Amino acid sequence: MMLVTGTGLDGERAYLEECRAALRGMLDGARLNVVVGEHVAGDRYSAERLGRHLKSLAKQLAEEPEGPAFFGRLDFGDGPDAGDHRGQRYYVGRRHISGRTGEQPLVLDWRAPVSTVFYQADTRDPRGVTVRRRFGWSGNPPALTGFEDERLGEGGALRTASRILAEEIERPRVGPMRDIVATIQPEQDELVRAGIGESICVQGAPGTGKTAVGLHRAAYLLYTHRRRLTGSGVLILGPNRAFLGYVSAVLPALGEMDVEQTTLEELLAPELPKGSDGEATAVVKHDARMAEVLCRALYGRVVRPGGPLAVPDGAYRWRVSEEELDRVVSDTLREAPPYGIGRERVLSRLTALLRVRAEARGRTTDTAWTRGTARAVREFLNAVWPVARPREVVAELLSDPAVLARAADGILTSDEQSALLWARPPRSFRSARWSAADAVLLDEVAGLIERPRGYGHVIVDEAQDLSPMQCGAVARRSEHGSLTVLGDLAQGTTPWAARSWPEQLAALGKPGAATVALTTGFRVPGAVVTLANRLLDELAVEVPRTRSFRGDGSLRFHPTSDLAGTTARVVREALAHEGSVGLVAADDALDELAGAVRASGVEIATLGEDSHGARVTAVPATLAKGLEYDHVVVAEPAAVVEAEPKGVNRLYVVLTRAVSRLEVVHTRPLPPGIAPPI
Ligand SMILES: Nc1ncnc2c1ncn2[C@@H]1O[C@H](COP(=O)(O)OP(=O)(O)OP(=O)(O)O)[C@@H](O)[C@H]1O
Repeated sequence: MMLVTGTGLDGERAYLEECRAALRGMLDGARLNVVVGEHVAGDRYSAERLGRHLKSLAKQLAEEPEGPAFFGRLDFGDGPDAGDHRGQRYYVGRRHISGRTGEQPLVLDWRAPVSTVFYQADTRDPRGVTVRRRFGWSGNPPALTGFEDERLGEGGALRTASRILAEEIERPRVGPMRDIVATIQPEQDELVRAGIGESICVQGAPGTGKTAVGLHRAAYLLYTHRRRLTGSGVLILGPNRAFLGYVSAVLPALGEMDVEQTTLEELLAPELPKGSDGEATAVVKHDARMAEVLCRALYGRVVRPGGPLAVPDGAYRWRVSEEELDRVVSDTLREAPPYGIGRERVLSRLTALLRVRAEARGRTTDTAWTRGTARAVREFLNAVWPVARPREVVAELLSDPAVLARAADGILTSDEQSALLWARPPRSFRSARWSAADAVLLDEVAGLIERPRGYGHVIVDEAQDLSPMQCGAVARRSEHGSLTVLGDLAQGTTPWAARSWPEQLAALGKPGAATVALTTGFRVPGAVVTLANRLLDELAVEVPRTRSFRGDGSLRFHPTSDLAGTTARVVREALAHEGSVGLVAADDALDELAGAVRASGVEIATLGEDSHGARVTAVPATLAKGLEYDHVVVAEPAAVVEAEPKGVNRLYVVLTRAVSRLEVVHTRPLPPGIAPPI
């Protein structure tokens, strides 16, 4: 192959023009396909699907010609280690850009197999690459402003020395989370490209890129296994709406629209009437033993037949004796199928038994016979193996002490049983108000009756916070697929937070999954990482320490007697810097502090889906997980610690949201672990 000319900036800009022209050509083609697609699809459903796909492709392409068409270039040498790529030059970008017919692509998708070399090659293992080039872009619309070469074949610069890389990682945060395709690190790339059959667990301190890895893994899997995953689907579960609002633009920016991103609570119970539980009750409902209690409650509905079955047929009656009925039911129970399938199995077994009996006596088993028999057998079934509705089963369990005692005998203590019982049971299960924990119980019962829809791949973020029962709900949805589990044991804030990954993985149905640790922090500056690592000593969890990739950033403490006044001043001063500002405080103290900031003339948004454009956001400590702001002001850390049993873990989360600067305002003594060293 002839090498593309122009290796200086002018040459690269000329190449960029060529890419943009090709993209415009792809856009024209996509638009034409939209028109043609509307006429070629076989039926309305596929016409709609195809149309949606083509339109979104056309839309993406239309937005892209002015964007950065590529971020990297690989020049392979002539040596044997270059393999099939000997003498080749490839540009790597966010999307594939086709060359002219018969020629190689102008830009390779970052997910293409050879692109991994862009992320993995280094001076110790150049993988046949002589020069890796990184391109610098700036402005809006982005302009190609420069590049940087690493001469890997000659033992040149190490990757951490890249200025373009450092600038990209240290760039101030504005708006929602961005993709990291230009700067994925080798250890992250390995996780992103793990095979579709592999379930993996990523333990990583704050800001090590777990969420980023999960999102890019979804994009990678969809690219590599598009056909398989379009059918089965990819699901991403995050901790709350604010978090999803922050991260949900990454996949669409990478061209992936068909990923379901939601919280477990919304997935399980999108339209349940809302109730709430005290902590003691929630702790029992989330306990692993509840699975057994619910299983007993459900199968406790199956009863022994109370007599023979007799199906009238004209002057005759077809009979199945009580013993035979008993055998059919107990054999089926022993096979342990889902409850609903068990019911169908008993139905078909009894019908078959009656048919054999009738045919042996010369009766033709026609439609009328089948209909009459099925009616009688169903009646019998309704008494012996009744239809079960999850809400009915759970409501009965939580309302009736006798039913609960039968199901929980030997499993839950009497105190635990009392904690479960509703103080004022509803008249009917239809009028019950269900809590988030109840939604998990309902899902467990629904899963025992009929397996839910599974996904090809499920990505669970902040997985350390899932209870055993929630893990079960995830496991049901990934039984035949694979899982990416992302989390940090040190950031566990729920009463049931995991203390070990092997245990959590077993509860998630993937006991053999490998756990990999990420230890380089890309968000939090060095000074804040040092502080966070000190706090880690107070948490008594076994997790590896992090080091920060970032040399910049600052940490300041503001002791004061006027919390609101000093907080307002510190927030106002933060606006002198570029980037977003987050004011984080204990939930019940936040309104007053935000009011003081507002009164000082600074606009401050409340955290929500539309707060991403705001410069300053008020963030309740309990919703800070997964979020990040350039400048974080934490008001009164002692109150954050006191607000909940896992308050120290919460403080660890809160202090690690800062990208560039962290300011701690306090009137009270600082909690142990974060007092500045004397
Ligand atoms: N290779 C990288 N290049 C550039 N930025 C990166 C890279 N890896 C991570 N980041 C950035 O660092 C920040 C932290 O990443 P992310 O939120 O994925 O970390 P996390 O491990 O999920 O953190 P937390 O546990 O606090 O939720 C994000 O802004 C992300 O874009």
